[in-house]
Amino acid sequence: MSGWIDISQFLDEGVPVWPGDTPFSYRLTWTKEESGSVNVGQVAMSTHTGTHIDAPFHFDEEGKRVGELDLAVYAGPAKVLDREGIGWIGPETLAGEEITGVERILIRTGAWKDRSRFPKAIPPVDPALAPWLKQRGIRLLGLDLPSVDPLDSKDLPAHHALARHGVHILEGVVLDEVQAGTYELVAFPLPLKQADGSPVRAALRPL
Ligand SMILES: Nc1ccccc1C(=O)C[C@H](N)C(=O)O
Ligand SMILES: [Zn+2]
Ligand SMILES: [Zn+2]
Repeated sequence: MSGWIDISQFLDEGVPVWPGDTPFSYRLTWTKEESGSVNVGQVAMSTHTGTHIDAPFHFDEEGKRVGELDLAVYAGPAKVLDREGIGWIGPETLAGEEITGVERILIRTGAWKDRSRFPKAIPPVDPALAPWLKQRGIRLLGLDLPSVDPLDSKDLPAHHALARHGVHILEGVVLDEVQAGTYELVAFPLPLKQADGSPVRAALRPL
């Protein structure tokens, strides 16, 4: 194969969405038969569907929108850590890990088992992780979960702490088949200029 490991959730009607949020849909506006030349589709979805990034505007009125984000954050060397079964993601649960020399880390918690449904609970990120990551030069945190905060959180302390420390958020990556190690990551957002988030096609290639 190409050497690239796709770590994206496929986007189709089966992709689970945040409770109450816009369901994913793809349909043809015109079939080839109707148009006489081509199939032309249309898509409706929440910006936080499947594998996606959060722009700071998602949780901060003054925060950057997708179109203002630095693309350099979303491509380059990344370390995948395997933390199957952890109850929360914090400095203690990442201790002992050598994460120098990369600006991106992806953590496999294995907590989202049935990917056809939205999870009921997830291991949250301890806001104290944000300065810990900043100190180590990390600019992107990716998780195999739909949020970095508890699902019922309204004040989103981890989202805010990460943003304050310059750590960008990638949610919903699929790491089921990925071994811990160092990879090249690509996870560019779509050029949705004003958006609060964007689906990404995320992929890893062993380094
Ligand atoms: N889609 C939503 C609808 C309503 C309330 C929250 C969300 C979220 O997506 C929050 C989640 N922490 C996220 O960044 O993806
Ligand atoms: Zn999101
Ligand atoms: Zn989020």
